[in-house]
Amino acid sequence: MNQFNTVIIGGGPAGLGLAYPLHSAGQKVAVVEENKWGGTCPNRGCDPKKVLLGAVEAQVKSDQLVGRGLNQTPQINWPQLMKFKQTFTDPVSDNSRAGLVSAGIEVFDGHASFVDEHTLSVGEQTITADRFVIATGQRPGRLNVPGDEYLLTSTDFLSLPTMPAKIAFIGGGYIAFELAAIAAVAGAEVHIIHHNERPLKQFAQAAVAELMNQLEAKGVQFDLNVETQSIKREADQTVIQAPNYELTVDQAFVTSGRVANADTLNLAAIGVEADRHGIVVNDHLQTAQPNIYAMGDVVAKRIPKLTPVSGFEAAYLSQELVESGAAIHYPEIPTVVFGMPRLAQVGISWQTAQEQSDKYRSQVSDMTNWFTYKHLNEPLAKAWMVVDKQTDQIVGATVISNEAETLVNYLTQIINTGQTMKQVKEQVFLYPTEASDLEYLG
Ligand SMILES: Cc1cc2nc3c(=O)[nH]c(=O)nc-3n(C[C@H](O)[C@H](O)[C@H](O)COP(=O)(O)OP(=O)(O)OC[C@H]3O[C@@H](n4cnc5c(N)ncnc54)[C@H](O)[C@@H]3O)c2cc1C
Ligand SMILES: NC(=O)c1ccc[n+]([C@@H]2O[C@H](COP(=O)([O-])OP(=O)(O)OC[C@H]3O[C@@H](n4cnc5c(N)ncnc54)[C@H](O)[C@@H]3O)[C@@H](O)[C@H]2O)c1
Repeated sequence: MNQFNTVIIGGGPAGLGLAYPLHSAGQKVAVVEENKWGGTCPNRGCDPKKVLLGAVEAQVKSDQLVGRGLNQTPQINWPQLMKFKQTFTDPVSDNSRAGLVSAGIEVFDGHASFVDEHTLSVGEQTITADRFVIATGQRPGRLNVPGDEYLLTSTDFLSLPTMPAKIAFIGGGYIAFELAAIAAVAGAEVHIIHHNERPLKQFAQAAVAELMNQLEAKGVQFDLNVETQSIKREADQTVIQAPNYELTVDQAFVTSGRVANADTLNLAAIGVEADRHGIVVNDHLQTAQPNIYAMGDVVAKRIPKLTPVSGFEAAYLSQELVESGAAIHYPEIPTVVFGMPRLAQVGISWQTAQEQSDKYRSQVSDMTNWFTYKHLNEPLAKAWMVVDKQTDQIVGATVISNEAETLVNYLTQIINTGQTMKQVKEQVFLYPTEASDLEYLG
């Protein structure tokens, strides 16, 4: 009964993205999920965060126009916003599972663990398959210091019934910056505690400094070079302790990175290798065990671990597992911190452009006073562009503004299609929009 062509472990964006096309190609497919069907992004990641951010963004944008056509700043009603968020998150798991079942894809609820390279145990059940695809994603990492158990996670933040008066995030990455922006605008006193001087180290340093200034103006405090050593819970408050540092807050959240769900699969039994970044695969997403593949966040890779990357890998494997073909080739992957404002980047980094100035031309444009941004009274809009000197092609960009992701989406397409600045200038875009500014960049 429980014999399949392909069994996918993990019912997130990667797993679901592969299950349907393999089933359509005539394979007998099963998906195993131990938690909420749909995975991190729609249940406890991108989507709930974006719903909360929607109200926050509306508040900030209104605030910018108070005295310029608006009379007052609307206030965030957190319990009401949380209820609105639940209208998105509550149906996800049942709907995702039901979608698979109605398509004729077998589903198993429970924790999957390998018995051997063709056998999986899921609770009391045993499943055998020709091939397995591991798509188990990541979970919040821990600090592993005394009192670590008192720290909440991003999952807890996204379901907070009320916004605490004072909170801290330990670890200054994507999640801390995004959730801090939400919490600060919702009225909390917010600290981001980071262990060195470079939060958001994947992004251009100058741009991160600008984002930090903007968040500081919204009340976020950055406590840098703080190496947390212990946590205490006293009188309903959390005390964070480090050398020469102590902070008492109502709630503290660990945001110091995410850990691949590779260590719970009994990989040792099947000779599949994993390092601290996740499961090691070749350029066909195949592990050291030829019939076992991995995709999505659980994979050890240098590119950002994002929902569209999981989708891209699922689409690749849906071809690869039906008819063996070419190695996976990723396009330029854009990435964004949905803070207030947003910080987005794509392609060759600003840092690389500075180091290789013989090869790249770099240009900073302060767009704050450009009409696109000024008519909304935005506090800051800036673009750092990188152009290949020899070809005149745009090869990299970092943008900060309330709409940075829009410009970076256009620039991603421009970079991936190898357009030159001249070709960009030859196109006609709608005015006044972010796109109509493209001709002035680079
Ligand atoms: C707070 C937050 C905000 C984010 N915001 C964004 C964003 O704005 N944009 C973006 O692109 N990305 C964002 N991400 C990242 C995005 O959520 C992930 O890249 C995406 O969900 C990865 O998909 P996946 O299918 O690889 O893994 P997941 O979505 O994590 O799915 C893996 C599934 O496998 C299950 N599983 C794990 N182990 C087992 C096991 N042994 N047996 C059975 N099932 C198992 C898990 O329960 C999970 O459901 C965010 C993440 C977080 C945490
Ligand atoms: N907008 C988006 O696309 C988005 C949003 C949220 C999350 N994500 C995904 O989730 C992943 C995880 O996000 P994240 O923010 O948890 O991790 P991250 O890796 O982006 O940031 C964690 C930060 O914590 C720091 N840190 C580590 N240990 C620490 C300690 N003991 N004390 C203080 N600081 C410490 C690290 O130096 C790092 O800068 C991202 O890399 C991304 O793939 C994406």
